[in-house]
Amino acid sequence: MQNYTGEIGLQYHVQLRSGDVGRYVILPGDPKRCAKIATHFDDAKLVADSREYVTYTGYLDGEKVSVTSTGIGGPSASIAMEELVNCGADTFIRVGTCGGMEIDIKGGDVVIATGAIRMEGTSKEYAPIEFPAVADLDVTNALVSAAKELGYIYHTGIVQCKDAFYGQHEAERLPVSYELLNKWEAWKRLGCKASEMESAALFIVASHLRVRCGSDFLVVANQERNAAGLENPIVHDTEAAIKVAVEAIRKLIKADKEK
Ligand SMILES: O=P(O)(O)O[C@H]1O[C@H](CO)[C@@H](O)[C@H]1O
Ligand SMILES: O=c1cc[nH]c(=O)[nH]1
Repeated sequence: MQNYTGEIGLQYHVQLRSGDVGRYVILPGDPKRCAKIATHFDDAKLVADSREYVTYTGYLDGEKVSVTSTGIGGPSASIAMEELVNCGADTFIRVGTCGGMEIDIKGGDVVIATGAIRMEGTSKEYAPIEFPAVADLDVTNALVSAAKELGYIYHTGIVQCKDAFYGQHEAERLPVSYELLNKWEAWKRLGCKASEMESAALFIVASHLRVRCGSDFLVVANQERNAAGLENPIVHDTEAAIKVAVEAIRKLIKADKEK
């Protein structure tokens, strides 16, 4: 493609070059989560701040690692992954927030995605809908092992991804409520754990680019518990999900060194 930046190697949206990031990158949606995640790195420095893409680079166990925010939704997340891969990254963990769907999942729990429902638009521009959005097995195993070791309540399974946040939370108000509500019911019957917005696009782009990607999330609350009249705590502190991702990166660094 024509280089919009005028500088060979400078990535247009994230404003990063090769060498600015490590091969391991944590991907939160919210740019404000980056500084918080970077406090877990040694010698972290802000290396770029462009649009929704904020990047810090530092070290974990002597290995260069980075955090880059993706913004909300598949379009901006896919751009972040494409441009980070151009800078040399090959292993990604999305650390997000989600809404619980299965009734026993509560605000404050951690969810680790094994795969994602592709009810969003971006992944459809990469792969036919028959192709599954699946998390990388090594990254997922590292996340599960980290969550277990850290003693958090965690759940593994399929997450649902969509483009309209309010299609999840206020489906009955939307003109296509008949479709949104019926599909939501199907996802629940199929044992879907939680709803969020970026993993499907990230997993599909990762498959295409032959890089590794997994996801873990803080459950903010569970609308199904609300509907059932059950206690429904609301939690905004993402620290547990961040610690799980950071510990998983350490495990991947160790395993990769031993290969
Ligand atoms: O907290 P983040 O990582 O942004 O993730 C979730 O929160 C946003 C919606 O509130 C969407 O991006 C969704 O995937
Ligand atoms: O309910 C929620 C919470 C976070 N992100 C979502 O997409 N949905």
